[in-house]
Amino acid sequence: MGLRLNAHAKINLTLDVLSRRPDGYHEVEMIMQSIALHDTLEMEFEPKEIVLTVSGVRVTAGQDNLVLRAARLLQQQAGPEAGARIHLHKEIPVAAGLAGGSTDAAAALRGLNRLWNLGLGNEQLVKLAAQLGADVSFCLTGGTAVARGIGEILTPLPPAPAFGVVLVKPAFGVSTAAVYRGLDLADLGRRPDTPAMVGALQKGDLDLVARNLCNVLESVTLKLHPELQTIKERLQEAGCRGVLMSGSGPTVFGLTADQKTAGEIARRINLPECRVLAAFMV
Ligand SMILES: C[C@](O)(CO)[C@H](O)COP(=O)(O)OP(=O)(O)OC[C@H]1O[C@@H](n2ccc(N)nc2=O)[C@H](O)[C@@H]1O
Ligand SMILES: Nc1ncnc2c1ncn2[C@@H]1O[C@H](COP(=O)(O)OP(=O)(O)OP(=O)(O)O)[C@@H](O)[C@H]1O
Repeated sequence: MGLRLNAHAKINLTLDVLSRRPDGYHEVEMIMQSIALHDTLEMEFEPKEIVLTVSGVRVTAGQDNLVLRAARLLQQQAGPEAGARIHLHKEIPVAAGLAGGSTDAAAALRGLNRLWNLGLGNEQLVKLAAQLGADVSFCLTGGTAVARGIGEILTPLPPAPAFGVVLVKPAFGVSTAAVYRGLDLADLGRRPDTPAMVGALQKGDLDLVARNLCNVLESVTLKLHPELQTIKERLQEAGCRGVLMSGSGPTVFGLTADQKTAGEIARRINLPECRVLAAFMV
């Protein structure tokens, strides 16, 4: 019997960078939030071989696809007889700051753990996830969480309100590594207040959430691509209550009271050469 899984995108409601580690990675503190936008993975058992096909948004189906990397990692535990035929349908923009590849990898780990009857618990899956990328651990469970370490140490938060989210992805992508490299740790500018954002989410107070949106990577990506500032202003003018870049960008999101309002703004706003999507927090 085959399996079908949704792999949800994330946005960062806050993102703070605390220090640079000797291996080049950065210690962070950030509030991650899953959104309704998702890719879909379908998988069925196949002896020995792991075969991947892809449709939707263009992304490699080659060996460097994170779904295949996740599958090969888990196959080391399952043994060589375990294989799978996997189809990935991509809706999440690529290299966008929305953890598209990470969420596919997390769904592959979850799905194949079931398909191959491995019975691995969350702790074991998190260890494997951390080998695939900093965002993969969060994507295993999703929802709302504070992420620390390099992103793999998670503290779940109570479910947040289903605020609407308007996403604007410009035609270009950005390299996460280049954005982190471009950060001047001695001059981060305004920093997020994590407890204040946690409190705002718990109260369900959209304006308080909006006031606490903060991402220290934003100024780095804005310097590389000043047109992002115009997109932020357009989202604000169109009625979004708070606007921020997600992750290392370049996707910018705007928050609204609900999904319906997000949909109306997404239909109305005219941003040539950008992909505009409406979603909500899940
Ligand atoms: C920007 C965020 O998406 C926010 O959620 C994450 O911090 C990045 O997560 P990610 O894309 O899953 O990151 P990875 O694929 O593990 O790393 C890509 C590159 O980003 C940089 N990187 C990533 C995470 C981190 N805490 N510090 C870093 O410096 C490293 O140069 C790394 O080589
Ligand atoms: N299944 C996948 N989906 C998307 N990108 C993938 C996938 N597998 C490998 N990649 C590669 O990963 C790189 C980053 O893409 P991705 O969409 O994951 O970026 P992102 O949204 O910025 O991630 P993050 O928010 O975690 O930093 C791209 O160069 C892409 O080719």
